[in-house]
Amino acid sequence: MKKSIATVCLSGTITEKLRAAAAAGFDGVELFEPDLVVAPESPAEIRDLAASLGLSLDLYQPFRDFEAVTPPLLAANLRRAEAKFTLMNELGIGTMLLCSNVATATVNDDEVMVTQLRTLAELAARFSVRVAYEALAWGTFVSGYEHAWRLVQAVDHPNLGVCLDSFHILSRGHDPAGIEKIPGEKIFFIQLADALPVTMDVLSWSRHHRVFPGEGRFALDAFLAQVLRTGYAGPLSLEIFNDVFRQVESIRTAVDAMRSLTWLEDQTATYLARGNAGASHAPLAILPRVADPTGINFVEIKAEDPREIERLLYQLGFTGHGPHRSKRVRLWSQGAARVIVNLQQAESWQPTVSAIGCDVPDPEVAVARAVQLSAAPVPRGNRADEEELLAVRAPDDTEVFLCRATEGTPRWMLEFHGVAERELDTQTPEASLVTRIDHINLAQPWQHFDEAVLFYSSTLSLTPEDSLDVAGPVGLVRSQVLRTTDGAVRLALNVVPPLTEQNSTTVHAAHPQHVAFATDDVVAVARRAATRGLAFLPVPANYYADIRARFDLPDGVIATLAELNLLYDRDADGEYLHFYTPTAGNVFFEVVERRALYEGYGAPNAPVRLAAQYTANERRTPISQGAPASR
Ligand SMILES: O=C(O)c1ccc(O)c(O)c1
Ligand SMILES: [Mg+2]
Repeated sequence: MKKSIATVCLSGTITEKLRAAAAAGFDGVELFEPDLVVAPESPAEIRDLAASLGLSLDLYQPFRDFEAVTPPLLAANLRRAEAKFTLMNELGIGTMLLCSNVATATVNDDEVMVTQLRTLAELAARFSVRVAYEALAWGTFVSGYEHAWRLVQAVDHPNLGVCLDSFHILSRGHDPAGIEKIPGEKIFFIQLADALPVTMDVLSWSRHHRVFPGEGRFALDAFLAQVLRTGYAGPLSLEIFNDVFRQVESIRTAVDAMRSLTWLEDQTATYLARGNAGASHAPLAILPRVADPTGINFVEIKAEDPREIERLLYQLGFTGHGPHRSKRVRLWSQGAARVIVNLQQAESWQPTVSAIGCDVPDPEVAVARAVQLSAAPVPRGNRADEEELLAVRAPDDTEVFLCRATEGTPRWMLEFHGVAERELDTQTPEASLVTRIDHINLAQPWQHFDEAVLFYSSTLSLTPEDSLDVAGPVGLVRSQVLRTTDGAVRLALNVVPPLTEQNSTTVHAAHPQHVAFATDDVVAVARRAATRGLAFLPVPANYYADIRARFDLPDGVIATLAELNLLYDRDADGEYLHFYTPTAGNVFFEVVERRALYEGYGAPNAPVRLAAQYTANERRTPISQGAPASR
């Protein structure tokens, strides 16, 4: 279907907004009046620029506070409307959005409103424009779409219809099922917005905290399915009032926006195919079908000086393998946990998680799907005798590889000298106390967090869990887990408070990423690490006193936890024991043991970690020299 975006979603001037919308692939825009009023360009110039960019101007908005007024006010409002209709003719815009009155409505009488709206529709007809009436959730007398539709129905004029905005309908908990009673041709416009559940007045929620579809929790597939059942064939348009998007580079937001609509069309097609809302003939973009990823194939850490990282890997029991045949990369593995240390083009790189590999049944299809979701493919120069690995770039610059899921040893490992299939399949039990990568935690710049959630959840088919805030010494850290249902792939995204001007641009330096390895015996991994000289992230005695108070654990268990700097959590499903390494550059490691059906991440312990890291950072000593033993 035709895709549009309201100019209010984007930062910059009207010309920058139009260029960004066109570059991201939109077909049209809703022209937000304030963007026009402040522009030096004439209406004709804006019309011509849009046309030259291949954009239609689909809606002029908003026209406010028209109906339910006294006669003198009505006369003034009609004069205002006439000026705007004249302007719309100059711009070549055929539809105007009219918001339900929130400010000047004093006559709470549907009959009066019907008469006044009919007068407006008759005026609009003289200018060959249409008026789309939208119930704002905080409208004085009209705040629900069913009420707006009753008025439009009573006016019964071809130039008056409704505008349905998912935010106003779903934020109030109104049932979108009633939409199917509206004939498609009387729905003049559809605005789509998502939001996270928050407790605040609906006006502030709407004006500051809308997000693109897929970045919140509204059931937009069900909403859009109802709309399409009516036969609506106009544009699907995004109208997102969001404080952050107003600050971010417009092209970036426009790409995020396009991804959200592509995702929503596909979700809605799936919803309709499940038979949830009857058949629809609307041409929805359908993405290639992919199964959930089945595991984390590898994580890559880029480092100019890999010594600290490699020492940590050795201390955790990883085996270092010989160099790669043709690339300056090294491989460390233990069980099915594989870490590639990449020295290529790593000049001035502090150790940083630069890539993650996910196992998928069909990499070609998964990449095609990601590219359709506006992801940029990562160009790769592979030798003919090397496994071709496909990747796309995430908003945080992480390269996401989509690897062919195989039983046992991935073929690419054989490109490392000294790695023989036989050797990998018969690792000693001692060497594989760590079994796999449990989760990867990536710090996100605050201004790209929603974008990252949509990117990872849509391209990798991961499901977002509820986010939570963790208190650290320099502010709250918002943490959001995205995962497969079976937990084979778990990504945690952290949005971190900007510390200083410098840290807000190089967020990783202040807020490291981490890779958590799974084991069935965290005590054994910790003891081995201790004998290999690991300097555990220290956990204070106060913590263990608190653990003793909260959990009825035997003294011996608490003594072991304290001895090895282990953290502990327990819920109704099971237990979680874990420890952390110091940070090397931007990366640290965690080792976790999940007992029974524990599904969390030790959230109650996160403040302990943040505080310990803060203190360690302050006391940070220079990198000690001396290469790690590799075997
Ligand atoms: O917040 C507002 O005023 C406003 C204006 C126009 C809209 O379409 C809308 O949904 C909200
Ligand atoms: Mg709206």
